[in-house]
Amino acid sequence: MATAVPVERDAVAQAFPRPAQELPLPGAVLRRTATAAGPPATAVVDLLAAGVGPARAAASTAAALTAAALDGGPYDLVVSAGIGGGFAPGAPLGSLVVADAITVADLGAETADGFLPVTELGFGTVTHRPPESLVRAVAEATGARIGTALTVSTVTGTADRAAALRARHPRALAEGMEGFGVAEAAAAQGVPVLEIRAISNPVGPRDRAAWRIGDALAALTAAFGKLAPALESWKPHDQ
Ligand SMILES: O=C(O)c1cccc(C(=O)CC[C@H]2O[C@@H](n3cnc4c(=O)[nH]cnc43)[C@H](O)[C@@H]2O)c1
Repeated sequence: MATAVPVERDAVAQAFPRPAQELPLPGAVLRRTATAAGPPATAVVDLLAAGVGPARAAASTAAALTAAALDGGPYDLVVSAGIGGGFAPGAPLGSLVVADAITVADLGAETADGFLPVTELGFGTVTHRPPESLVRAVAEATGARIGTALTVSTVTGTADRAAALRARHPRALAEGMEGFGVAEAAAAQGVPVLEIRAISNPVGPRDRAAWRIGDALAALTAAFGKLAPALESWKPHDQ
């Protein structure tokens, strides 16, 4: 489970009552815990404060994935989780979004005719798709709304930018800064990925007074409390 900052990691950790063990890695520190159910359903859960932004999140997630694989216990799933901006009216403050598409919104080239995604320049990828069955199970368990989660390197701060993103990505519900980086790291090692965002602020004109970070962190804790059974029962071949 990769969040950006420790306060998000700790909000997720509250949903896992077992004490966490700290595991330092080169470039990252894991907190290892487990789901509450007893054996055989218990699942090991590694929590990682992976850093802010797609590059740092990708680097930390790659370190954790590589360490797990070399240790003989590769991950079945990587989850990118945190607070995020919400596109109105689909994703109001305090709501939860689970991504069926994790899309990088600003990786490409600006041209006189508008933005060209990197795929139209002939390389890379701009979208990762989480397993459909898992997205549905998480939405059913938590009440999360299903849609595209955009990853940006610059937080949207104007109505014009929000409108441009909405025009290019009509299914966008959430905006964050890490999901695509985490997904790239997971995809490089063939591991499925999920992104869950609790909405702390609207995507649009900058208004720090409108942030509801406490409510979003509480929504994150509540979501992870409800989705442990969905994660435990999901098998990678259910995709
Ligand atoms: O200074 C601002 O106007 C501003 C507005 C929203 C978020 C920030 C951050 O520095 C938080 C970045 C952090 O939180 C996630 N996050 C939360 N809301 C958003 C958003 O609207 N757009 C993108 N990222 C958001 C993000 O994943 C980072 O981890 C500053």
